[in-house]
Amino acid sequence: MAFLAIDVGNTRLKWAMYAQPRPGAALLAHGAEFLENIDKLAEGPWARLPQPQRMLGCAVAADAIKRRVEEQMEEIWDVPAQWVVASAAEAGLANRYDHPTRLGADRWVAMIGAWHRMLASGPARPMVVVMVGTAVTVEAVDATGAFLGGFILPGHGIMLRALESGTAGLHVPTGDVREFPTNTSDALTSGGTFAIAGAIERMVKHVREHCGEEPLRYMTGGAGWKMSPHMSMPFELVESLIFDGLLEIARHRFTG
Ligand SMILES: Nc1ncnc2c1ncn2[C@@H]1O[C@H](COP(=O)(O)OP(=O)(O)O)[C@@H](O)[C@H]1O
Ligand SMILES: CC(C)(COP(=O)(O)O)[C@@H](O)C(=O)NCCC(=O)O
Ligand SMILES: [K+]
Repeated sequence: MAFLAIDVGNTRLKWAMYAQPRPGAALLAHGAEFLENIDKLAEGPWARLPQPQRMLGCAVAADAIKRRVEEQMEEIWDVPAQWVVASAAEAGLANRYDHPTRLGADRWVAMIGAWHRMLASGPARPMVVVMVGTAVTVEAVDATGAFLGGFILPGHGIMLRALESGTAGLHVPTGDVREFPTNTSDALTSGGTFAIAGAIERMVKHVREHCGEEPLRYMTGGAGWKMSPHMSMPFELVESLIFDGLLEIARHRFTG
């Protein structure tokens, strides 16, 4: 029973086809497309895949984008599109957001993936789950599985574009991350990186003080590999956190 998992962010669509809708299932194929290229999925990377019997996705891009993804599926397959909406509780997690359904589905699914990854290797502990994509999100989860709350920050690209468009003298190429930057490129690149690192480390402190225990630290997202070397405390980089969460939810929904 092939299972298609899809994560539609504000920059790219990521997809993965699994042999079964459950954690640990064999990965048959996977890929990523910038949103401007998603109308070619059916005739391109999806053309030679097996027909999935189930699909589950999370999408935070505009509804029109979600519709275009559904059209690509309809072109070649007969499978209902199911999109995750954050809820008050799912797969062991409780959601303390003021309005639980307003939490980004990608954030909710990544936390579910992280929670089950932790439980697979040891006892429950508090966690900080970071996603570095178009935006950066920094989530706090306690050892009972309660999502306490999280930060949303601009990602690297948005920070740079904001500075470029709001100033006259900051149109420069990408630089390197330096402790003491001595040119504009390095100053911008380092400023963005350490702004994100600082917010993340602050959340680790909040969780440590609130829960009285050192949190486990997970990082994911397309730009996670850029951030993780610059953290003053190590984060486990897990590229598949959203897919792990979708597999976990799929197990509950599709295999009872
Ligand atoms: N090879 C790459 N392709 C696409 N994005 C990349 C790549 N390397 C790093 N990035 C960064 O990852 C971000 C996209 O990450 P992603 O997790 O796909 O975002 P989103 O989920 O918001 O669409 C881009 O903003 C970019 O900064
Ligand atoms: C915070 C986000 C923009 C992150 O999007 P991404 O960087 O993954 O494209 C997305 O999760 C979102 O639109 N959330 C809804 C608002 C909220 O979570 O409070
Ligand atoms: K995302």
